[in-house]
Amino acid sequence: MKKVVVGLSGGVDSSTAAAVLHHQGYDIVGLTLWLMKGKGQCCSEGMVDAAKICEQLGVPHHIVDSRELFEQNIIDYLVSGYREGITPLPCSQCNRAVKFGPMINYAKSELGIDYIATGHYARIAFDEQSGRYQLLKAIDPQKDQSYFLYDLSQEILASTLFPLGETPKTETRRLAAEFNLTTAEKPESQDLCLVEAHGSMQSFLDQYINQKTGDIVDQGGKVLGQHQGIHHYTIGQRRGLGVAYSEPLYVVDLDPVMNRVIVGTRDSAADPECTVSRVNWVSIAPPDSPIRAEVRIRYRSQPVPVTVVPLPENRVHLRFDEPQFGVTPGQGAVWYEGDRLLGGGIMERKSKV
Ligand SMILES: Nc1ncnc2c1ncn2[C@@H]1O[C@H](COP(=O)(O)OP(=O)(O)OP(=O)(O)O)[C@@H](O)[C@H]1O
Repeated sequence: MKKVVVGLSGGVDSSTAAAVLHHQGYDIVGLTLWLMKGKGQCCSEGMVDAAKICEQLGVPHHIVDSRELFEQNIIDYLVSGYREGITPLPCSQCNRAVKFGPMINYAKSELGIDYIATGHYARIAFDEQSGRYQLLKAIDPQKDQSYFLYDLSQEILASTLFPLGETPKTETRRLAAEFNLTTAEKPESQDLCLVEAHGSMQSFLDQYINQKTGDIVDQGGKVLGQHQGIHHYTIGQRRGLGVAYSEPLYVVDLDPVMNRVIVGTRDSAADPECTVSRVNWVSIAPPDSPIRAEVRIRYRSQPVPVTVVPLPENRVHLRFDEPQFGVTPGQGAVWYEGDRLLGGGIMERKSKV
């Protein structure tokens, strides 16, 4: 009997992933990580729904209190990032440091099980020639979540199954109804788990960062307005600046030292290049010369052509074929060749004042 530990959030995707594996004859154990307090998944509500699914399937359910791990790896990372004027991407960090690694450790050491599965929409294949696990986009382009998985190591990919990678989302709903899962009608999570739990990113951050009024200035330093704290802004943001000007203005930089939000016109908000650090090469070994690829600089953005130039110390330089808007320090840049995710990392800050 093939054994696998399934990460259950209490949502429809992980419930269906568990039911599909169970139906295929796997011996499964449900595992829910308790990540935070608040409303929604990853909180007590998700644990209850996950327990109901395990009850329904007649399989064991484990809950691991991971609140401290989440606090150290995600809350602290977010709060210190926003304080410094960057917009951190918590999901890839959470996947690597809080979910996949610890779930595999728990499965192996506590349960003697070598594999985990999640309801992520992505695919894994092994390439005999290079001896590497390949991370591929999901079949359903609307649901593809590979962007958030770029930081998984080869060891993690070797121990992971994504049962929904070949399944369109509509089919997942149909399967959930067919298996009579109590989560079949559950609405999609619309946002970051932290945002769902706290209502908005702003109200979450306001618990940790004091509001501090400062100037909104143009790139020449001229004061155009006032803000209530730089952590309320994201580079590339256009709406909600509250500044009257002859043409649309964008946030082009955040200055934590002077507590200033720097705005500029559309031209100055586009970047022809950026540097990426903490790079993880996934489907290919780190190259020693530039490669061509298509890069995503946001989860939902269309991949655009780029030259990826390797640099020392796990960094790369990205040269976009066309200047890009919303090159946001702290967010992930993830590059692909067709369906294959080649690598990714975190975009660095570049001062524009
Ligand atoms: N707290 C958790 N404990 C265990 N596994 C989790 C947890 N949160 C998420 N996962 C796993 O990661 C996958 C992707 O999680 P994500 O938060 O992106 O939710 P999703 O795509 O809406 O999926 P779902 O419908 O299962 O919640 C889930 O399908 C699940 O397998």
